[in-house]
Amino acid sequence: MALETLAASRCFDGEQLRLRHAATTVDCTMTFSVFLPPQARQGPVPVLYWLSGLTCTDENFVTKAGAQRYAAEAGIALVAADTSPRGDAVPDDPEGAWDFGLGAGFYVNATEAPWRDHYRMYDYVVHELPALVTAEFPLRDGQAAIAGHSMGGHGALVAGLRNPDRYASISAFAPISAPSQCPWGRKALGHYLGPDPTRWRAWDAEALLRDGASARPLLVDQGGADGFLEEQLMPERLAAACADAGVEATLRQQPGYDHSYYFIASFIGEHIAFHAERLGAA
Ligand SMILES: N[C@@H](CCC(=O)N[C@@H](CSC=O)C(=O)NCC(=O)O)C(=O)O
Repeated sequence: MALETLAASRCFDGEQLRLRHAATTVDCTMTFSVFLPPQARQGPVPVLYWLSGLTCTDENFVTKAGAQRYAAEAGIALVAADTSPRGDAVPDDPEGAWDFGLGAGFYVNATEAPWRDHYRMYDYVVHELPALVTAEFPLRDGQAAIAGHSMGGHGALVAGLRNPDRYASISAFAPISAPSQCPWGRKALGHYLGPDPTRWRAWDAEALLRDGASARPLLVDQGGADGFLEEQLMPERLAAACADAGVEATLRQQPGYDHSYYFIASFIGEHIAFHAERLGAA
């Protein structure tokens, strides 16, 4: 299947696209979204990759975050990925739970059966999708940043910490900061990577920082009224790991904000400005 355009709409004088393709890393058909700012009509622009959280598709960010206005002003393209492989052949949580399987790929490369055939979301979002969009759209090669929310915040932190050469900057909203330590992460990493926690370290932001990963400029916002804060997100572990590793990071708590896209919409402009400065955007 070639790249197929499912939808195209003018948006803030740019273009919001939804596309579908046959993805090789995850061995299934994948859907993703691209926003091209008006500046892309004049030539290649930098790009911000967005990774969403549990239960999301590429559409949650596109329809709820209100990011296009800021991306159009900054001259940055947005690429929003899906959160897992999809299709009838892709195994799901046996109990149909929403925190694992479909919609919950955790942006890792699974090593265990039956997950390893499709659940290779790290390779998909770090390698395959960027290669595809850079070939198909006016994006500046080598000028990329990455951001995400919750499970996608974990994905952005891990992708960014593992690939300082690929991403100029990293940001996250309410990321799962230490997946090896929380119920969502333990369940997912245990299934995708097997029960040995030492094999989870390469997929855990706190552990990567403690193991010496070189960091890029980092901005994290955490809502103070987030119902998942203490049990699942553990921002204090990220803060301690950054401090102990001597990594400069802007880690903010925003009082009164919950885990929703209302929180993301409230601060996405600041995140895009943060990335625009590091990307040297228009
Ligand atoms: N369906 C669940 C709630 C799931 C949820 O809150 N998902 C978040 C991400 S959580 C961490 O990765 C999300 O972004 N949801 C989509 C949205 O548009 O808000 C439940 O029933 O509790």
